[in-house]
Amino acid sequence: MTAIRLDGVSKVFEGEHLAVDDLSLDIADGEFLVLLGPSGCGKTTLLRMIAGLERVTAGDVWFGRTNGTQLAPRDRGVAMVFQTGALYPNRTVQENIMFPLQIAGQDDAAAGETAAGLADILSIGSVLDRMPRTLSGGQRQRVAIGRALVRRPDVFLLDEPLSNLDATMRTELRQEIGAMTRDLNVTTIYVTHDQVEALTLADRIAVMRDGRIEDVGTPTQVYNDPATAFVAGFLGTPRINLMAATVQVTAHHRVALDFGTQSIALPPTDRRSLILRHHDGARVIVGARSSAFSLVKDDDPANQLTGTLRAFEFHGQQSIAFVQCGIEIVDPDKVGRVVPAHAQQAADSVWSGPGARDRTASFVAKLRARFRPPTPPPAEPLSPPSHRRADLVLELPADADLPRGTRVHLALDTTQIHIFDHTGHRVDRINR
Ligand SMILES: Nc1ncnc2c1ncn2[C@@H]1O[C@H](COP(=O)(O)OP(=O)(O)OP(=O)(O)O)[C@@H](O)[C@H]1O
Repeated sequence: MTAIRLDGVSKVFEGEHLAVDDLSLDIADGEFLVLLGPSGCGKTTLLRMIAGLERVTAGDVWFGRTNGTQLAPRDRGVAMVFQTGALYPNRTVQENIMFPLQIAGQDDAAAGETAAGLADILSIGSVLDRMPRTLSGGQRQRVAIGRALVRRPDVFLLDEPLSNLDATMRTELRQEIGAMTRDLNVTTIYVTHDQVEALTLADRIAVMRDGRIEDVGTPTQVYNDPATAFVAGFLGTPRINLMAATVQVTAHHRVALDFGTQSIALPPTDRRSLILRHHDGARVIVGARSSAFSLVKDDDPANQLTGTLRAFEFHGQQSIAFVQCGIEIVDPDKVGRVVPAHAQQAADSVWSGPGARDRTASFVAKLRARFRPPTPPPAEPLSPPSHRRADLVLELPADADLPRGTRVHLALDTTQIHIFDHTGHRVDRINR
């Protein structure tokens, strides 16, 4: 068990590729932290820097009170499990799990007993004498986890350990990993791009994009109160509806959100009106999950949007409807993205020699200044590629069964909406 502090950690790969960008984060002793983000956002690189398998270009990695930035992997008290746990092919399951104990000088009998006990917890007690090639993918991952945990590491790192397993096995092993790490109270960092794994396993989730953390909080915090439009779009199925709108302040300081051809009003009791009434005319993005909408009758006084049902999908428990309302829908992957993650220009040689560490720190700063402007971009309307006229996606009861082309009236529950500025950052956050 140990706390971890990442202090301004950056990684620049040769070729000026800024993979992790000045990232700071505290992970508490015994916490289960999930690093969540799309492919290529720097999750694995960050994990490998914590493990000591990748050199840090700038910044520090602390284990408790020890600055571990320069420590060799074996001196960090960490154990890591990869996508496909690499096992020793010529050793049995038991021999694989007990091997780290033997290396540490424990006698064979005691090491074998510990390994067998751990194998029982991991539900592989019945295959102790089998060779890795005869195991299923799920069993192999269990052996890899057993071998990583057998020496009781201070820090347990897992890099997409379930990605090669089928759905049933994934759910089963996911629950076991959650239970086991909590029983052992080991500080755990778990990398995934699967939001279900993140939401179900994490004490806290750090959502990464382009080498940075966009939001960090408990699963309910990042889901219900996302910091950015990207985070809102990354979590939740169906994806949140992000609608381009203009703030309109009407008589008596009432605030409405104008979607072009239609608009909705915030009730005067909504505390966010107090913030938005100072932003008359501002372009914003309104985020509403599919569950924030409900079908209403034409004459219902609720805040209404009207559209045409374009498609209707039966999903078992509920149905998903696609409704054309003539509203501009914003793509969460594009909004707020200021930087190409890949800065493909020739690097001067800053990788070795005396003083390399200081030079690389200032090199990272220069690189960032070049690709991430220090001041936010001017308050322009949303850039065209990030939005287009598309459908609103909403959930309906499974038996709703409406014919295509039906004119529908949708009430929008404004207590469930989030409002972002044109760069994708929340403007209506009261506090977290
Ligand atoms: N050894 C390397 N040399 C150059 N670039 C690298 C190297 N390793 C990773 N990268 C790049 O750094 C960026 C971050 O990669 P990383 O593997 O950390 O992302 P990730 O979020 O873990 O993605 P995935 O989920 O696909 O594994 C990517 O653009 C990747 O191509």
